[in-house]
Amino acid sequence: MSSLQSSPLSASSDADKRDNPMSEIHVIVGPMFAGKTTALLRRINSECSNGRNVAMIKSSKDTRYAVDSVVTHDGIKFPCWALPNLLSFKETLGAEAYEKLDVIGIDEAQFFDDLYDFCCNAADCNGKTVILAGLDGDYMRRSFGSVLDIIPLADTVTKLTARCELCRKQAFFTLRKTDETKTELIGGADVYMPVCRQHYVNGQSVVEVTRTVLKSCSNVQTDSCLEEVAVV
Ligand SMILES: Nc1ncnc2c1ncn2[C@@H]1O[C@H](COP(=O)(O)OP(=O)(O)O)[C@@H](O)[C@H]1O
Ligand SMILES: Cc1cn([C@H]2C[C@H](O)[C@@H](COP(=O)(O)O)O2)c(=O)[nH]c1=O
Repeated sequence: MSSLQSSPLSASSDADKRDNPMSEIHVIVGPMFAGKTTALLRRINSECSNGRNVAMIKSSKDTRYAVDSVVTHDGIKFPCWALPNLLSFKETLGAEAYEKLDVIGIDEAQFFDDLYDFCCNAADCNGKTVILAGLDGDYMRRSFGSVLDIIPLADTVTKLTARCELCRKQAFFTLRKTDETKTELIGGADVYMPVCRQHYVNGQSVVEVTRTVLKSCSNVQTDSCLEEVAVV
């Protein structure tokens, strides 16, 4: 399946595209399950319908639902390039195919360290429209990757919300349900849930208390093991 959605290709060069008023950057953010990928696919499909030549990229770190497709939590799919970084995209696609592209979609943008340089180059120098979706914040509500750095470059920024899993109000944040503390942890509803402010604060304290209790239990276990070892 090709990730380059073909449509009649224009013969325009990079120089023409630099002056192209269609060169834009659009950013879609929000917590998990907010519909970011759904919104991205809707916009990309609409660009395809308008005869524009599009390609979709996602991070190769996240292959939960498929290796070569962007997939929403509802199972809607779109073929993509799964890449470890963005600057390899032009080389992977080939210079000629890259030149013919009008629109580049990026999902899971928080996982790309080279997001800023890629977006600048694609929009400012190569005349592309870039539409990206990603988490603005991680499970601790810290800025995630370079997504927020793109805001000063962007034409539009859309912040979506999910439904709080505990009260069905608007959810702005993503709560991690496990005691894992590394920032990047691939997962879905098994590990994360979208929550409102009140349930984020309550939930986060529950997770922190659980973490402390588990830690002290494991210390007690280790101590008693050590005692046993000492006794033996
Ligand atoms: N708590 C929730 N709030 C909103 N949507 C949810 C929730 N749980 C599951 N979903 C489903 O997730 C879909 C959005 O999926 P997706 O576009 O992949 O989101 P995102 O990319 O933001 O994680 C919704 O259309 C809905 O069917
Ligand atoms: C909050 C948070 C999320 N992640 C991971 C979990 C998923 O694999 C993706 C987000 O997917 P979605 O399309 O937005 O549902 O990011 C993470 O690694 N660290 C976090 O703190």
